[in-house]
Amino acid sequence: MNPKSTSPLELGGSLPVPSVQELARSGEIPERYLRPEEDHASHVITVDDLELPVIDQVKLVDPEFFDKEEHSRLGWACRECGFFQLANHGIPEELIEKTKDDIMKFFKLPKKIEGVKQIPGHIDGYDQMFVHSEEQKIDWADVLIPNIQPFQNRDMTFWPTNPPGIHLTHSTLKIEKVADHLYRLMAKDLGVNPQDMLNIFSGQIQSRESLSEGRQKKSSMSNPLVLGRSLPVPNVQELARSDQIPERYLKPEVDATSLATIDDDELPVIDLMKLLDPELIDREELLKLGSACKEWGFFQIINHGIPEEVIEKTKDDINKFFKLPLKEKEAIKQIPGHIEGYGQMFVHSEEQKLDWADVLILGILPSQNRDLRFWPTNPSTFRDTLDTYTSKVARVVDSLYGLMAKDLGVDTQDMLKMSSDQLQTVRINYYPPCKQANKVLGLSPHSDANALTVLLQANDVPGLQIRKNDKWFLIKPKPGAFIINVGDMMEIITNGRYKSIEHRAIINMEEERLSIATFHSPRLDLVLRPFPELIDSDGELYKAITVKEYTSEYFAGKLNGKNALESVKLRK
Ligand SMILES: O=C(O)CCC(=O)C(=O)O
Ligand SMILES: [Fe+2]
Repeated sequence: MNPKSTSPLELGGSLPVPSVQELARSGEIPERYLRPEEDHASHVITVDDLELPVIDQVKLVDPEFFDKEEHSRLGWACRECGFFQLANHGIPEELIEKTKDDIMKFFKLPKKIEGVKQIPGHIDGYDQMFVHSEEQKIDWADVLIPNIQPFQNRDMTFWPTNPPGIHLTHSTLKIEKVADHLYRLMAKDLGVNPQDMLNIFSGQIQSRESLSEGRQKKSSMSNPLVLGRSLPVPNVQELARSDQIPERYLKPEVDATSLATIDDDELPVIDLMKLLDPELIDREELLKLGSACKEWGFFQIINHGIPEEVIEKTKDDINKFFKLPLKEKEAIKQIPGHIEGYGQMFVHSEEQKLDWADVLILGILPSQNRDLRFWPTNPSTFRDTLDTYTSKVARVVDSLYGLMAKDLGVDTQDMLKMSSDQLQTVRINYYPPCKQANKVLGLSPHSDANALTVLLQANDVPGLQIRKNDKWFLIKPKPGAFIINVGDMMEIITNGRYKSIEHRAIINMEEERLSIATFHSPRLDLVLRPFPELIDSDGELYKAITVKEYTSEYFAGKLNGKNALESVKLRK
């Protein structure tokens, strides 16, 4: 066993046994499976549905329906039965059906053993568990045990490739989110601090060499990053060492100093605990979230449940990566025709003005989009840290989708379709200091193409500006808060109720600045069109377009305000 392993499955080992599915065809039942001592017929009372408690999750997580009694019932079920059923859990039916369907298909395959069969000493894979001697009685079943979380434990050799794109990644992410809710609720019931409870289950960050690249299945069908390309540009961190600033970076029209300031508290701050914690459930807070999306398109979230250690480790590893010598960073440089990796985006001509920044772009979800060639291995914890961070962020985003559906009065299931095969990518921005800070821009004015962005400043230097009432405002995030912004796709599906706001990044004269933006969008083939509930007498304000088409158009342009969004507006 690898001493640094985080995989519980490496703690087990099980002797190989015959395939029970094959045995069942023969009609012969080998002695090893017969259990005369177990009397199957008598002593069994059927617990019908009524007796096994059914807990209604909506009554526990929805501010409108919160029911104290249901909460006590959950505690009672854990104490008295140790088992319960969970209804209204918010996992889209479509996703459950797809998962079941994929699993059924896998077990119908004639040659499923090939490729995914357990190997001696491991329990990952297709076979059985808990078999330690040749005499032992064994169970009448075959099992498939793929390792799921943390990501580095996934040994893709044991993940079926038939049916293709088996839906385990997304369904297990949703299940994790349900588990998070339950931990929170159980903490309340037990009278312990919910954050302490979440910390226990938040997954330790440990290092282990990840999957070997060759084993990864890549899929262009679900990867937004293959839709873009960008010309190579000089490394800005290196340029910043000299006092000369090449003409291509100077933007005389930018006077980054002429800006209005925004008071720290003016940008809405949403307390997620007040929306996710049944005891603190607060209708006002939901209204605040709604008005933040409508009036600002930007807000901060606090009490989001992502442990501080996870955030600190993320910042730390990012800072360490950018401190490496150029040669080491360039090992994961973008390759021509791709935007994944270390480089820049949106550069399409040699004349184009450039942004004063280097970026690292990575695909995160679905996990087959992870191209590990571009994932740093230095610092050695980088991959694990990013995996932990992004999976927690994906869960927060999922909760936000649910809350937004409630605020908008649209069908929660429709909204959740947005996240059922969610694409997640990150862009880590490194903005070196610049002697002529007010003549350059770190990131040109743009709105984000995707549905929701979670932004974290990875050091304490401010630089994000948003455009409101034709003025630029500097944002100073609260410590421990995330900045969330509505992207173009969210504006489209809400028929313009929620606003995707222009923003940019400015440069500091003395200090570098780092940020990590995590982008979330629906799967590529989803058609973006306004929710029917939000179409009033003015009709649909945006034309229907697939995520893939929108992303391709966005990547093909220069970053230029809200140009891409303007092109799909039906009324200008
Ligand atoms: O660095 C920032 O604060 C902004 C980043 C951003 O807007 C982006 O990456 O899309
Ligand atoms: Fe952005």
